[in-house]
Parts: sequence; C-alpha cells; structure tokens
Amino acid sequence: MSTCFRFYLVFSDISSKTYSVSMAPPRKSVLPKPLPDGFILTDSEKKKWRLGKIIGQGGFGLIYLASQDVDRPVAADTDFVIKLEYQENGPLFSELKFYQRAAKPESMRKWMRSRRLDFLGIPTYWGSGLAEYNNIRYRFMVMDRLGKDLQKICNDNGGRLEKATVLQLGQELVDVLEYIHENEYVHADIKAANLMQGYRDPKKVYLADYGLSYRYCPDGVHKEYKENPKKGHNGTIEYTSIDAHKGLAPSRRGDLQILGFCLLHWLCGSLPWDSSLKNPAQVQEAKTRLMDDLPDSVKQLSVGRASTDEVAAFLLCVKTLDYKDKPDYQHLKDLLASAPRTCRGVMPQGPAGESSTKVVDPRAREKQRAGHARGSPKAKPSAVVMDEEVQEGAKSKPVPAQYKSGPRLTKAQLQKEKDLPAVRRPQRPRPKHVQTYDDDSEDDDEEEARPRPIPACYLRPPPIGPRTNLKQKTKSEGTSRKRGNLTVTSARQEEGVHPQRRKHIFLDCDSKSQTHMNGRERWDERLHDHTSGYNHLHWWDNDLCYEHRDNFSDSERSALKGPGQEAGPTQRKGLLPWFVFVGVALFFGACVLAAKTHANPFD
Ligand SMILES: Nc1ncnc2c1ncn2[C@@H]1O[C@H](COP(=O)(O)OP(=O)(O)OP(=O)(O)O)[C@@H](O)[C@H]1O
Repeated sequence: MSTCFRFYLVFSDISSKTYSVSMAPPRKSVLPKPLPDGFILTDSEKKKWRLGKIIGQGGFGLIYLASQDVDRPVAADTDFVIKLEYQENGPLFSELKFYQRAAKPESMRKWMRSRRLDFLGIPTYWGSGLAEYNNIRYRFMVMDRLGKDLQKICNDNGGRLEKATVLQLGQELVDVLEYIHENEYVHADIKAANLMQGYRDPKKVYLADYGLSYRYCPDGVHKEYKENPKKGHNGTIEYTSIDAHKGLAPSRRGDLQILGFCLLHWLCGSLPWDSSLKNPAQVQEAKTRLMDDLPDSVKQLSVGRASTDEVAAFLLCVKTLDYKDKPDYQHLKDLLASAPRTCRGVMPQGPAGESSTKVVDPRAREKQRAGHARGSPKAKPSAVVMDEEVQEGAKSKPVPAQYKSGPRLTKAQLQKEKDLPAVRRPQRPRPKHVQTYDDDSEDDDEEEARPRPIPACYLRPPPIGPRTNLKQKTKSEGTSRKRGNLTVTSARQEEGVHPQRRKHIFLDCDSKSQTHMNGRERWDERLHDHTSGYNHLHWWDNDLCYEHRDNFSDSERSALKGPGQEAGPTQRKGLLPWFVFVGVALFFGACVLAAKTHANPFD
C-alpha cells in the first residue's frame, strides 16, 4: 500500500486529461481506466452509489470516495469508499467472496455479542456489483472508509512501534483471526500495509485486503496436509508462514505464525531474514531455525527495554499446533496480555509442573472474558505511539548470527529448549460438522474462488522457447494474444510433464498488458517483494495460467518479444494443414503424370 499514494498523484492528473480528449473505448490495462467523477453505480441490491475522488490505488484497483446521496457531489468526509477493478481481475473477486461469505455485518455483530467484544477490526462491506462504461465491464465493492495504514506509521516511527501497541495490536488481531477462522477463512497476508486505522477513530485498527484470503475449511472440511514445493513460498516473503514456504494450503496456524513474525518485526524493527529476502529458501531456513530454537531465538532479539518475551511465548504456542488444529485463541491473547508473567520467561503451569493440558472450566473462561470485555486486564485501544527506546533513537539490535543462515545450533543448545517448561497445548475443539478431511471437496461457489495449484514460476526465469502462435483452445479473448510481449508456453513442459495439457501465459506488466477472461477466471497468487518491488500475478482459466510479472530482465524481455523463436507445439500444429495440402497436391500431381505416361503409348 505504501507506493499507492505516490502513484495516485501522477495517475489522477493523467487520467483526467485522457478523459477530456478521448471518447474511444479505452484499452484495458492491469489498472482500470478510471470512471468519471460523479459516475453512479448500482449494486446488486439496487442501491445507488455516487463516485467521488480517487483516494488510493493498489496493484489492480482504484479506491474512490463514495456516497449514497447520488444528487450531490461526494463530500470529502464521506464514510464510504468503492474499490473498482476490471471485472476480469481476480483479487477483488476473491475479496468479495470473503466479505459475502464470512463478514456479513449481522454475523459479525452476533459474534461480538457472544464474545463480549466491543470491537472487531474487520471493515464493513456495504455492497458490490458490476458496471459497464465505454464497453468495459468493471467490478466494484463498497466498504468502510479507513484511515492511514500501519506501514506508514511504522515508517514514520523508524520502523518500530511501542511495545504496548504491538501487544495490543496482537490481541486485537487474534480476535479478528478467530472470527475469520471460525468462518472457514484464513487471511494469509497479515502485515502492517494491510492494517488500517479507522477513518473516524484512529485508535481502531482494521485488518483489510482480503484479496489473498483462503477458504481453508469449506463446509467444515479442513484441507489436507499436502506439501508441494512447486507451490512454495506464497505470500509476502518477510512474514509468510513456514507452511506456505513448503507449499501447503494456508491454515489457521499459518495465520498465527505470520502474525507472530509481524509482531516481532514491529517490536524489533527488523527480522533475522531481512538480508535474504530475495532468496525464499534462505528465508524459509532462517524462519525454521528461529522456530526450532524458540524461545531463546526470539528472546535474544529484544531491543533495550522492549523485551520480545511475549512474542517468544506466542510463537512457541503456535509451534505446538498441528496443521488442522484449532488454536486456543484466548490463551494466545493471554500470552500477549500477561507481560509480567511471560517477561520472566515462565510459561503457564498447572499443578505439579504440568503445563500443557490443563482443562479450563468454560465458566471460568467466560468470566475471564467478561472481565476482559469490561476492560480490566485489557489494554487501551491501540493508539500508535512511540516507545521510549524508539524515541531515544535506539537502533534495532543486530540479529545473532545463528538465526540468520549459519550453522545449526548444537545439541546442548537444543536441549536447553526442551528443558524449558512446555507451553500449554491449546484445546482442540473440532468444528461441529467436521468428520473427515477431504482435500477435493468444494462447493460450487468455491469452485469459482478457490485458488488452484500453480507452479512456482516466480522462482525461475520465464520458460525457454517462447511461443508466438497464441491460438489456444480457451475462452480468453484475442486482444491479449495479439500483444508481442505475451508468451504462451507449457507449464507442464517446465515441470517435465506432458507439454500439451496446461498452457502458461506470461504477461509483461511494464507494458500494462492485460488478459481478459470470460467466465471462470481465477486469481491465485500475488507476491510482493517490497525490496525489489516486483509483483507476480497468476490467473487460472481452465488449462491456462496467466502470469503477470514486472521483473523480467532485459534478456528475458527480448526473449519474450524477439524474433527467431523456437516453434512451439501450437506452431507445429499450425503447419499440419500445409503438410496435408502439399502431400495431397503431390499425390494428384503424381497421378496426373502417371496417367499421362500411361496414355502416351496408346496415342
Ligand atoms: N477502505 C479504505 N479506505 C481508505 N483508503 C483505502 C481503503 N482501502 C484501501 N485504501 C487505500 O487505497 C490504496 C490501495 O488499496 P488496495 O487494497 O486496492 O491495494 P493495495 O493493498 O495497496 O495493493 P494490492 O492491490 O497489491 O493489494 C491503499 O494504499 C490505501 O491507502
């Protein structure tokens, strides 16, 4: 999100000029051609929304101020925004699915009542729909207007946040995660850029951007544990979970681990793998080491008085979770709330030192919750302020070498961890209707939204042997195929599988090329690397994978466009009629010749 405002200044300027001179249907690009100020959109429930100014721009969509009062220009202090993307784009489609299924205002209110929460940081969804302008179809979603994102605040504060703020944010985010997890979804991309302050109340923080959210448990059936290196390293590389590095479908424990890494980052201002972000395997290794060596690995990262003990305890608890386990969210919140206890490094213990499986009386738990709701042990909402050490300008502590990519710890060091009192193992109540886990089960809706397997293309250069003949038996339209910078090749060929089945289309983001798909478009994956700033985007449409990349090297780019490309299967296929034609012509020629030679003697 941090780059978006910069873009906006340039963008709004250019776009307004474009509109005043051009009446022809605009060419589609990754970002939608802006709709004019004052444009009226009608959502699927026939509510009308008037567009105001553009206030933000993401990788694929524009954010407009909006209001329901369609007769007047939209006020600068309106409470609504509209996110607009081309209808074919995947991210908004996935996000909409999340809001429609999991974040209905009534269901959120009910949840908050039942948990006695006075706040749940999920923006309200107000509606959505499709629109058409100049023969181009758009998708839009109306939602709460939000304020500043946390990444900006973090940057303004030298990359760190006050410890009390971090712990409070952690607890509020556990609440949000519990809600979305109970509604069959995981967020899978928690990070400061996706946390936004309330527009009216900056003390409230919302988890936004559900474009990568994933339905890990459709109809109560958890996805199976299936490691797949080809799908590895999905998400935002700094924070993505070890499960995601291994190519597992996101699950609850992954969300919590991502949150733990974020808390650590906000607290310390850096992460042990900061220097290896361009090498996902090294990042995975460093994360694994950090998790293996808990709690010491995290405790050692403490900066000045801002100890990381609570985060160490939090991550240690997350480490005890199995792939399909339901976390004990209250316990995780307690670990972040109970600073004095965890600061001494003592984990909660039952009688006679038993720590892990203490059964908590639900009434006691209820009482405790009620206490929290009334505000007793709970800290104040997260006013984002600076810690003393941060104000003093304390630099982040260098990360101990062993948590980077150095040699593994000795057995004695590992033993130290084992000797520590164990963290209480979270209770594991199963979702009501879970009986078996079937990875293939999905409902019709899910069929549309669920990410499908993708090769880890971003770990390799574009495939060798780009194809220029883009005739494919798919629903995708011709416009994108005509572009010179678009390549079709077989992903299976890349994977050493049969080359005919699955085709792979690379699009060069620099030239803002865009593929338009009808019907079952799929959006699978975006990867943001904030250090190099590249994006990857995959769509799946039947057997076609569309990939946007903007980090092609010059040689790759010229390979994509260049002449003398190796003939691909589709090109060879294109020659077949010519072979047949020449063959038939030769045959007839030979017949005529033979007839003539035979005829001559009789003459
Ligand atoms: N509900 C909102 N209220 C106010 N501003 C918003 C809201 N949602 C997003 N924005 C602003 O618009 C910008 C674009 O947000 P958006 O979610 O479309 O993209 P992004 O998360 O920055 O990028 P990407 O599309 O790659 O995920 C953000 O940087 C943010 O500043």
